[in-house]
Amino acid sequence: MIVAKNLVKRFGNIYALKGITTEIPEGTTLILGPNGGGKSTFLKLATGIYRPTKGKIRVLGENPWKSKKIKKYIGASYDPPSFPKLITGREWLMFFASAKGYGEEEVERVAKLFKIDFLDKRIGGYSSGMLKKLSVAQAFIGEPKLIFLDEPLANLDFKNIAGFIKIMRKIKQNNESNFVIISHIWEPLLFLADWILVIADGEIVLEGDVQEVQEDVKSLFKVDVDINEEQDEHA
Ligand SMILES: Nc1ncnc2c1ncn2[C@@H]1O[C@H](COP(=O)(O)OP(=O)(O)OP(=O)(O)O)[C@@H](O)[C@H]1O
Repeated sequence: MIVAKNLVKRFGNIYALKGITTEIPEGTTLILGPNGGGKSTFLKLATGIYRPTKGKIRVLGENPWKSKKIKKYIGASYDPPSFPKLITGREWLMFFASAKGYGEEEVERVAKLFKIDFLDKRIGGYSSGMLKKLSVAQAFIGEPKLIFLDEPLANLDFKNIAGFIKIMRKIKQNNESNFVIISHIWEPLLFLADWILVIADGEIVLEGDVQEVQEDVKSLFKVDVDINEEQDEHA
C-alpha cells in the first residue's frame, strides 16, 4: 500500500528521515516513536505535502508529490490542526467535499458520524477538542481508500476518545478503509492495528505484524516515573 525506498527528508542541516526503506501493507498501521523522531515528516511525504530530498515513496502505486489522482483516494488529518479562523466548520468540510466531487450530504454524513454539532460556528471560536474533531472529520470526507491520522486522540476527552474508537472499530469490521495512524496514546488503538512501524531519530527501529512486535512495543513505550524518587530541588 505504501512503499518507501531510501527515503530522506532534510530541513537545512536536520535530517528528519535518514533514508528509510519500508513496505506498509493494507489494513491499519500504527506509527509510533519519540518526539521529533520523523513520524509526521513521513506522513507529510506520504500525502504529498513534502517532496523527498532523496529516495522515493509510492502510495497506492502513485507518487504523492506529483499525482493529482491520489488526492481523491486519500484523506489526511495533520497535527497540530490548522484552519482559517473566519470560516465555519461546514464551509471547511465543504471545501474538501467539493474538491473530491461530493456535495453537502457528504458533509452531513461525516458530521453525523463524528457527532459534530458545531459546524455552523466560526472555527476561530472552537476549543482544542473541537478543532481536533473537525480535523479528523476532514480526513473521512469522500470515504477515501486510505486515511492518514496524525494524533487523532490529542485534546479529546475520555468520552470522545471512546467515541472515536467505536467509529474505528465499526469501519474496521466492515473493512471500509485502510489507516495509517500516528499516536502517542497508542494502547487504546492497539487492537485496531495490523502493522506497527516505530520511527526514532529519522530511522526505523522496529516494524512488523502487530502480533509479532507488540511485546517489544509494550516494553519500549511505557511511562517510567518513580513517584518515590527524591525531587530534584532545581526541577
Ligand atoms: N518544516 C520543518 N522545518 C524544519 N524542521 C522540521 C520541519 N518539520 C520537522 N522538522 C524537524 O524534523 C524532525 C522530525 O520532526 P517530526 O515532526 O517528523 O517528528 P515526529 O516524530 O512527528 O515528532 P512528535 O512526536 O514530536 O510530533 C525534528 O527534528 C523537527 O524539528
